[in-house]
Amino acid sequence: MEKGLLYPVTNKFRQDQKLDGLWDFKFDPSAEGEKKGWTTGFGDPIKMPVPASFNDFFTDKDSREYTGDFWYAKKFFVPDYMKDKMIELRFGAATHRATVYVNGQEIRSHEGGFLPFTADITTAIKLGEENIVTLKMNNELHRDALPAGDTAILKNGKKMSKPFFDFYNYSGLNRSVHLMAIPKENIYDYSTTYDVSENQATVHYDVKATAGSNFMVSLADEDGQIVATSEGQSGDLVVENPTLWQVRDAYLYTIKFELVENGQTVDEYSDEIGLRTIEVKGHQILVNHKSVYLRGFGRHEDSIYAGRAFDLNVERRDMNLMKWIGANSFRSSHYPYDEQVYKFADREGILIIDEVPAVGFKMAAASFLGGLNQSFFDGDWVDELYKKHIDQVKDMIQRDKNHPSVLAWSLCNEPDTSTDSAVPYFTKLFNDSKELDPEKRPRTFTLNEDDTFEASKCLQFPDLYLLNRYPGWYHKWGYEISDGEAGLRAELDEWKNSDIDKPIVFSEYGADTEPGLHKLPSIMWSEEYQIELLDMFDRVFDSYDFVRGEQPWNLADFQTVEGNMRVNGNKKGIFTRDRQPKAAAFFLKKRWTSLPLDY
Ligand SMILES: CCCN1C[C@@H](O)[C@H](O)[C@@H](C(=O)O)C1
Repeated sequence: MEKGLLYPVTNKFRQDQKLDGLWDFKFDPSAEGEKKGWTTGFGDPIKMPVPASFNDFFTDKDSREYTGDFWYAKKFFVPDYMKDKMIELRFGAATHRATVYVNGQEIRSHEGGFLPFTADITTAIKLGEENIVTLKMNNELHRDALPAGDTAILKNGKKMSKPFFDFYNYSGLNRSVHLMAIPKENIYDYSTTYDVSENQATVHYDVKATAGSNFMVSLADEDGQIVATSEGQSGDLVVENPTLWQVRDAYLYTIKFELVENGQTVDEYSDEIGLRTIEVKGHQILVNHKSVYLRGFGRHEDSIYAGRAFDLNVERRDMNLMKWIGANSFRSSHYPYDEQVYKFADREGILIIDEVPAVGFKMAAASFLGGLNQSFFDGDWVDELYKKHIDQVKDMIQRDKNHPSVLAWSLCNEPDTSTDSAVPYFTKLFNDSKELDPEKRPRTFTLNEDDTFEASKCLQFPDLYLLNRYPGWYHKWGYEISDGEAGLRAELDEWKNSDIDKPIVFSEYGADTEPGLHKLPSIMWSEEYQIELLDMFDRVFDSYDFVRGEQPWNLADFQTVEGNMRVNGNKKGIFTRDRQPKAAAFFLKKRWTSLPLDY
């Protein structure tokens, strides 16, 4: 678990410099980079954009599909005036694992390709001179790592990723790298919880520093007016007549922490927060004590050219598409997204189900994936897997806990929950994650088609249920969709007649749709069929009051592995991969903009 994951800022005491741009890049198929001295740089490099996945830049298949070790290198300068600071490098995402060297000195390693980590390089850098950072990275998939998969060795000796999941194994430095100069005694974490009412809100804060416990704390409104102050390592900021953070009507205050030593401020950290509460009560999801009906999407960080890289332009477009269509939420399927996505959602009043990359923990649902034909949790890899799983749950919550947009934590996507061996795994996971979020937001995981009300042995764990259901596509498809509807209703009747008293959100449903394919009457893959399927699901949702959300799969088309069930990727998008609407977008817009917020 990382000690602190505060987002980098520049202020009187801190400096943040992004090292984005072209880095030196080189494949290392024989894994001999260290032996060849690449820790201090290497010759004949490929100039590689950062942040970006390396895959789609190449014109040859061996490079696009490359699996194994690869290296990045970048020279950087640290001016003399930083001599009294702690110098750190912060990597937003190195997918899937990395070892960091500075001037040839090994600094640290990190496992997990969707969460940040920092490297303290204070003793490795040369002040007033040029330095070099190199990373040895690796993108192999394994059953004891997140996301789960295998790495095959082909007869020609080349390695090949075999994901147990349906998104392309885009790899590289997918998010920005920051060079940070911060005080040697510094603020490294904070958390907030809230009590809100019509005319008063209280922010309960807790702040952590490497030394000292003397803090000045203030809260300012959007006009910069101080509305509350406090002091000490923990305390309350009471706001009279607050403007609460509401769904699709956001308001952000700025909280500021000052670390004070001998009457002098020695460090400062400010962040934007939203005054709101999240609760699950019976079948209801409540924001500020008011029921909310989720409408939105499963998404992917995915776009042409840069693959899984965070792209501010794409995110701006996606947020506008979600506002246009009347969405109020999304799931960060199937991994935590770049922090800037959560900042966008904070500002737009959009709720996020934040998901850790625990995906592929079951016989892959789609036959073209290289999944397993046994219970995933019977494997001899489970102990090692669990260590990485809980570590990434801790880092996800540590990183994202202060965002008002975060509604819930998805601790797994479609795990195998219908076998006895799943129960001890999830018992431990839910026990070990219980205290991680100061706000105690709901924890959940998505339930696959096989993990029905009848079959799943793990329904006791989630605080709300996320159902992934594909009648009309993976079964009972085409003209048989009426049987699909009947089956869906039969399952929901079981939920209805049970004593389960928790909300159900449909977190996946949909149909692959080729944009521009029209057929009257409809046929699968046509835009008409996608609407027919969505309309069927909406009829069912509207028949059960404990269905408290609908998030069709997916916001946009996205890249997957090659396969006889994929036409250059997954086409279940409501929008195309270049973010243009299919007919279904107008169908959903009509439905979602006519629903009241708390429908
Ligand atoms: C049936 C498996 C659930 N779901 C996972 C998601 O990652 C896939 O893209 C989606 C699909 O196959 O379209 C199915």
